[in-house]
Amino acid sequence: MAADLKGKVQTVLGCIDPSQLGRTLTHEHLWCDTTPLGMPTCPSFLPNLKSLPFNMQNLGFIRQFPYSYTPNLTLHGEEQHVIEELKFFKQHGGSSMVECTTLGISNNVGMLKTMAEKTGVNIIAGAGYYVDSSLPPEVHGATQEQLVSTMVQDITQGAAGTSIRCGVIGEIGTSWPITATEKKVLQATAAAQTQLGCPVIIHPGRNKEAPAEVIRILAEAGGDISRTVMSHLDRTIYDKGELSEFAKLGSYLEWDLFGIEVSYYEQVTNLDMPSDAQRIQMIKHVLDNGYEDRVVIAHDVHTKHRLMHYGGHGYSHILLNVVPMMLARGISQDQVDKMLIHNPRNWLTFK
Ligand SMILES: CC(=O)NCCS(=O)(=O)O
Repeated sequence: MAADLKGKVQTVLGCIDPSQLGRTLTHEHLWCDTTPLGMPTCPSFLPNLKSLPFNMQNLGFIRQFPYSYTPNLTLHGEEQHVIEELKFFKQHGGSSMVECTTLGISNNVGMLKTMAEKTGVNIIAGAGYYVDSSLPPEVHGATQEQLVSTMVQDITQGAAGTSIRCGVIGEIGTSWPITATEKKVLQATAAAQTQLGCPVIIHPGRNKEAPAEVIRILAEAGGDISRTVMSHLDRTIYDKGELSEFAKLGSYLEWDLFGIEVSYYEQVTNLDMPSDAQRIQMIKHVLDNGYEDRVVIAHDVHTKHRLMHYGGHGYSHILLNVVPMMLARGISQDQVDKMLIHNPRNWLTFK
């Protein structure tokens, strides 16, 4: 356990008392390049989508096929817009964000530090590794001990040769089926978590069996499941009974694709991307079943078209639009505060 971190939350500007977190989005990206999520072919009626300008005329196509449009897949160069949107988030009652960009989708803690300094938003950076197909050969060839050592260093000394420290491990990327490298990374994550008492966040593969299989691997390796967030449940578990079964395993349950309102899901075209209304129904189900201390929420902005500058909902959509929808659908203010303040705070505090 890292004695100097115990009882604190570690942001890119240093440690803070957990009470300073305020309203916290637990899964966002401010600086990333998600080219690994790109789809190799455009739909046949749009042969030139990859070379179209990003303008109003094309926004409908880009929203429908966000991963076919290569320029959409990077937030690099968007820092001024992101900074404006972080200020807007703060003006509307937001306070903190977990920035989950890990190795494989171009993380940059220096940029996160600049953004935190310019906006006053607490940014908690993620250490670790994204999905197998995005990783460089060194990670495939590394031993588990080497991966543990890098993640521990990122949290205790500083990441990428800087003195800027991460405050969470993840998002740790997994595919379906889970690959050998991803299993090694999960086992290393559990070992690093045991040493540090730190929070962990997981990106599961796109299959309803994936979240439970990840939890099994982490638990077998000694990980603390009660301090682990399972992301992207929106597009992973669709059945309320199966969700109740998964909730019993004890992780935090995260719906983090709020703001995506296109049901066509380019990554897996026979799965429907739910609407915000459907996300809220699933959340209400787990709240009604006694899991109000386990739910966290976010937007997982990772493409240009979801920034306000490009006609998207931005990082403030939950505060501005989703919370009122929740209250109108029987979720209490106390439960909203748990999802946005108390649960993120408990998760992010080092033990
Ligand atoms: C950055 C990232 O991996 N987001 C999740 C996208 S997905 O379509 O829900 O897998």
